[in-house]
Amino acid sequence: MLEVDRKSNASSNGDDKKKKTKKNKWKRWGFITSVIAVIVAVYLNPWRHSFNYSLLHDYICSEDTCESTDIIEECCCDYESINDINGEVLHPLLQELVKTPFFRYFKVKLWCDCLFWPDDGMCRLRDCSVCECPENEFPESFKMPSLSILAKDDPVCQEGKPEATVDRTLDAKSFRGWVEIDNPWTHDDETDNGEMTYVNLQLNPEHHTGYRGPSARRIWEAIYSEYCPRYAYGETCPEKKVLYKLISGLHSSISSHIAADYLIDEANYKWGSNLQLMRDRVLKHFDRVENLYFTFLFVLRAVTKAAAYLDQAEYDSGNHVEDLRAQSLIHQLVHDSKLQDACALPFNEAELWQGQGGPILRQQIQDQFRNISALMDCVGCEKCRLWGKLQVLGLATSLQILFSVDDQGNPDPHLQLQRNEVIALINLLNRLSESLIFVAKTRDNVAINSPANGLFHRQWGSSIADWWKKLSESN
Ligand SMILES: Cc1cc2nc3c(=O)[nH]c(=O)nc-3n(C[C@H](O)[C@H](O)[C@H](O)COP(=O)(O)OP(=O)(O)OC[C@H]3O[C@@H](n4cnc5c(N)ncnc54)[C@H](O)[C@@H]3O)c2cc1C
Repeated sequence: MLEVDRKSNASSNGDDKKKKTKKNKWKRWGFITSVIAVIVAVYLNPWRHSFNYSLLHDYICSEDTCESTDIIEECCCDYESINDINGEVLHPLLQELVKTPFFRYFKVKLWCDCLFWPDDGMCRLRDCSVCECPENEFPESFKMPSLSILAKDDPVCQEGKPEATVDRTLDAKSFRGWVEIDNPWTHDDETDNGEMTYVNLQLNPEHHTGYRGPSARRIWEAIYSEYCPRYAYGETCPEKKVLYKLISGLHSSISSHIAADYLIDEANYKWGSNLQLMRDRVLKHFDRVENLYFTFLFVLRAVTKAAAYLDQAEYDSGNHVEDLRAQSLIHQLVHDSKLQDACALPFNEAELWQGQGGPILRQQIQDQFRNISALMDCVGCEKCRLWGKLQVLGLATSLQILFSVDDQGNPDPHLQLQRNEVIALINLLNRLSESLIFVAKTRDNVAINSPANGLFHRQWGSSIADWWKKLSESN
């Protein structure tokens, strides 16, 4: 019995030990799994970047650029500076500029000619359709044949230092009259005037049109699934991120304009802001807000890079006084000293296409962008199509300014822009600038229960810390 007892004691002692070891083992595993779960949760958490736009900062101004040149303050634009400079300088200037006759008439192929699927127009409101300009309304000078351009081998074109090409892509000598050339980043043939019509943008503001449902969804789905997929976390190729961020930023901007100018009461035709929509579609998602700022800085960089070219360009709409005003506003915009101080290099394009695969990657991304531009013909609401096309052409113009190359793959020192491209570029910058203003205005009103106010961060952060402390104590 004793023997048995001893045995049973021994065995129960052994069992206890085994149980303890087993328990410890489980505890250890539990601990390791929990640590992994925390890391995964932190890594996948879409709000892990705080609202101070650290991601944007990393992107716009990589450490390499800043450290090597030791000009961190000059080359980086932080979120607050962008808001300040936009509110004080850019937004007021752009609002004036887009009202001038030169910038308010846009040439566009409006009819729906979808390559991918037949139009299933889902537009419900009368505000969906575009009011085209009667023949006598748009400027005579816009109808005139384009001025001839100098041949590329003309001695005038050979001036300028080749080693300075990166930042002189569009120098003052580049402007030799407006030309009609096909933009390689878009699907439309911009030289085909037969299909084009003129639209007064001031009479056709971008706002809520009621366009939604399968037609609209299919376009965004096609864009994100086929032509600019969201890159995986950890993606190191910056070029692949650029396309997605540009489109997502544009999408945020479109959503902001819908929210800012919404038909709240259809029966009484009453318009106003839709804060719920703004919150759900834009403000709740940090990445979408960041991408909006990214797109704004990207386009701003294209405008500042083309400063000398834009300064030299002819703003001729036949209304001399208004044209002088347009010229002067452009001059103020591209040479504003506050802008230079706050944000000298909004985006550093020299960082891209550096690797061996650069040219192939560039071609690939250009093809993807062309497909996105072709999808604009499938937008089943005329006004949305007008603004979709204008803004995509504005992005294409920015891409053209920042990344155009000659036959040898070197930055193209003879790049010329079309009048319509410049109109699209400035109107796009104005639309993005308006979106930034609306984000800043609504952020505080609608962020109370959202992660954006930082409270969520603190609470989430402290609950993790508590949990972590408890776990460590139990071991
Ligand atoms: C080119 C184009 C122009 C348009 N212009 C107008 C217009 O001027 N006026 C108007 O009233 N309607 C316009 N629309 C329709 C509008 O964009 C929406 O599609 C519509 O209001 C329905 O919205 P939704 O809630 O289904 O989400 P959508 O905005 O259609 O978004 C679809 C999906 O895309 C993802 N998504 C949303 N935003 C982003 C982002 N910023 N970044 C990454 N992913 C995102 C989400 O998963 C979302 O579910 C336009 C549509 C297109 C394609």
